[in-house]
Amino acid sequence: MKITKVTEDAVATLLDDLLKRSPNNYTGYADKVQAIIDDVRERGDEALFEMTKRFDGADLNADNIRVTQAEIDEAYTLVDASLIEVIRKAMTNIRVYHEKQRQYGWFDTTPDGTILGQKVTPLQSTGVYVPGGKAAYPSSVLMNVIPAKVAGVEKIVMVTPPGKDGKVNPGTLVAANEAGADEIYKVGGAQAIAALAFGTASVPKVDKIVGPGNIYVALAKKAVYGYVSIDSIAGPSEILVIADETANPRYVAADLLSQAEHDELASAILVTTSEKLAGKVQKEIEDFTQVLSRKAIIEKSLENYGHILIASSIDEAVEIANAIASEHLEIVTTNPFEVMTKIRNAGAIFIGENSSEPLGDYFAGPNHILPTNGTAKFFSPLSVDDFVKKSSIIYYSREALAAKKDDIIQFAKAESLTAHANSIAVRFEDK
Ligand SMILES: NC(=O)c1ccc[n+]([C@@H]2O[C@H](COP(=O)([O-])OP(=O)(O)OC[C@H]3O[C@@H](n4cnc5c(N)ncnc54)[C@H](O)[C@@H]3O)[C@@H](O)[C@H]2O)c1
Ligand SMILES: N[C@H](CO)Cc1c[nH]c[nH+]1
Repeated sequence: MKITKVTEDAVATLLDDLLKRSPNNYTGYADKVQAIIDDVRERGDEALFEMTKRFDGADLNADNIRVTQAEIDEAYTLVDASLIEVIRKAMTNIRVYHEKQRQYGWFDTTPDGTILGQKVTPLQSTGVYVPGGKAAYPSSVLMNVIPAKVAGVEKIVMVTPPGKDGKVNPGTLVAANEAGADEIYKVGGAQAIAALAFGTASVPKVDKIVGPGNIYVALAKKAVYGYVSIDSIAGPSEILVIADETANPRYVAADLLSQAEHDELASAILVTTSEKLAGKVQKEIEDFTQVLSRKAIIEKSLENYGHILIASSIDEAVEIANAIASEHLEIVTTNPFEVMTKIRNAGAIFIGENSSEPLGDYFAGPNHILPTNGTAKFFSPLSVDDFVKKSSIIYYSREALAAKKDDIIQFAKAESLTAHANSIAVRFEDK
């Protein structure tokens, strides 16, 4: 990994570099994704089957695209009982955390006879995307489905790519069954997003699509936004570590690599005030990479989007972190809680040397579906909020309306909207 001293130019180049990974900059891919979406919209299932053959190597048809109960039962025989226990423990933590996000309706009444309030209603149907190209993600099943369940979504439709054998990873199926997905379809990529957005003979249209995925998935979600709602752009993974001389270089290196292994487009950045630490982390990364199973992906991702920056102070490191707005941010300094208070932009913040990023990926409870590519400046982690909508409630008694009628009529006339004014006035005509 390159080591660079922080200068204005170095940071500008790095930001430019990182933005190359943004779905906004992938015009070549965007055209391809749009063609996939148009094809699914036009030819429905036929297009899904063809693309699943082309991109995933699996033969699908109307009889096998939906996962059956028999396949789920079979998955339970293939997954270690101890892993099922771990999945259940993680589910408990994720549920408890998301229960705290629940929002309830409220009503305010006043003595003059008005009631104002907000009604919270779960979405009727949601599509959840669970990635499955370069790795299997049972943990992303839990992170997608549990908040939807907590919110009370009626129908949760899960999509995930099949393997060449036309089957879904058994761990993914077990997690889906445990978490309570209602329907599961073996389709991935942009074609799966298009199917959920427009519906096909086999895959139902939903109201909202959530979940992470590779660049094809991220671009497809962006393209169908407006036909359906989406959560955020949760694309290729990212980590940024702020560390001072007290950090353990082996831990820092291991955590950076944990995200680099996701994807050639993943990014891993260390911003440190210590040149000594920078050199040690660089060496640890080289050593670890040689023995890690996803060496090829890691090398590509670090070559393109791996950086070690030397900052002159922790405040400068914080400034850089806020500008990058990383999906995951680790703070490994002498005063990590103080540093945390200065962070504006990050999907999830991990504090202190024991809070390694994979703790959040699997187990702690907060959602691991997080905004990427600088979108943490305006997007939030997936949460129960994503699965509800709100309606305003208004009630006025005759007396309350009488007291306000002249104000409302004046306002309506000022907008030259006489029908508006009339709808108030008509209620007070002399009989
Ligand atoms: N931000 C988050 O919260 C978060 C969480 C988990 C995973 N992730 C990211 O999700 C991604 C998972 O990626 P993945 O590839 O393993 O699985 P994926 O399911 O996202 O993508 C696989 C699908 O991509 C499509 N595809 C692949 N090559 C294609 C091509 N040349 N043309 C058209 N379509 C093509 C295929 O349809 C395939 O089924 C990674 O980038 C990982 O970092 C992000
Ligand atoms: N790190 C990913 C979010 O970018 C989530 C994940 C799932 N499994 C392992 N990690």
